[in-house]
Amino acid sequence: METQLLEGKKLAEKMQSEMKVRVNSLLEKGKIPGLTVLLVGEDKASQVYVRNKERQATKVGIKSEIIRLPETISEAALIEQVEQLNEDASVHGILVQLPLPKHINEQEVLRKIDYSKDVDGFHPMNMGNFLLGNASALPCTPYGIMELLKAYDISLEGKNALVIGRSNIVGKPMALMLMEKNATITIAHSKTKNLKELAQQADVLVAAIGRGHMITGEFIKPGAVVIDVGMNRDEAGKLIGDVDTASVMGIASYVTPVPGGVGPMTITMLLDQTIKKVEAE
Ligand SMILES: Nc1nc(=O)c2c([nH]1)NC[C@@H]1CN(c3ccc(C(=O)N[C@@H](CCC(=O)O)C(=O)O)cc3)C=[N+]21
Ligand SMILES: [Mg+2]
Repeated sequence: METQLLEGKKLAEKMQSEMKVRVNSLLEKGKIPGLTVLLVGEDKASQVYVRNKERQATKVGIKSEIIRLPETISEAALIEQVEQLNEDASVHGILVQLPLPKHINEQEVLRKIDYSKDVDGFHPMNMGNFLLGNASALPCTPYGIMELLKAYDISLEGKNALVIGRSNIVGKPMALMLMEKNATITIAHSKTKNLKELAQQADVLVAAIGRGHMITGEFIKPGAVVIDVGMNRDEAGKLIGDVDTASVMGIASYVTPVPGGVGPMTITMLLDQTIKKVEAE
């Protein structure tokens, strides 16, 4: 079987060029979408991600700002920053870059964001509404994956979908979105005993494990759609996914590359949700 790449980067570029048009029509009405990112500490990967977000936001016409805060900031002081942004009418989207330092309770900070400015979909109000089927903001990574599947006309109805990973930001919302499209979902995690067998039955496999190249061709049902959420570094510092892409070639029907697959879609959904906040005003 010939395996096709799901080219997230290309779709992201197309969607972002459509966003420029949307932002321009907002500008004509005197509205400038604003996105502010709070970045705590010096984590190298976070620095790169945040700079990427800012660059792409700026490219589509979103006014984007990064507030850099010291690793040692207290939870109370970080919450104070969040509350200031809640009050700032020029800020439509607030993103607190995760992970936060260990002494800070992430959930406590996220729940202090005005949920109407939560463009990550991580606020409990948005998570709850999403669970109930009327979301106003969605977690960007699974949302981007759904857009990618839609763009390639991949049907989910009646398919066996396996999500490996159960995080609040990827695994859990991913499973729910696949279920909404009438897939039969299974969620696997670090305590799952028969992972390979489950994987071999999956028509759609989403790998969000955090272990480089763990999913090889022998896990893959012939013709399966393979989505790689992994962002790992190999010994040489090169970005690699959870899926050993080369080894699933010829087995899967589709696979997302890393880089160039899920990552660019995540950022694009963040921009989309920021613009939507202003469009809805
Ligand atoms: N509040 C919050 N929201 C997030 O959405 C969030 C977060 N915290 N913390 C970290 C993760 C990670 N994340 C990525 C998004 C895009 C790429 C991306 O664009 N990756 C490129 C390659 C980048 C590279 O070369 O390093 C690609 O896959 O092609 C990566 C990682 C968002 N996250
Ligand atoms: Mg923490």
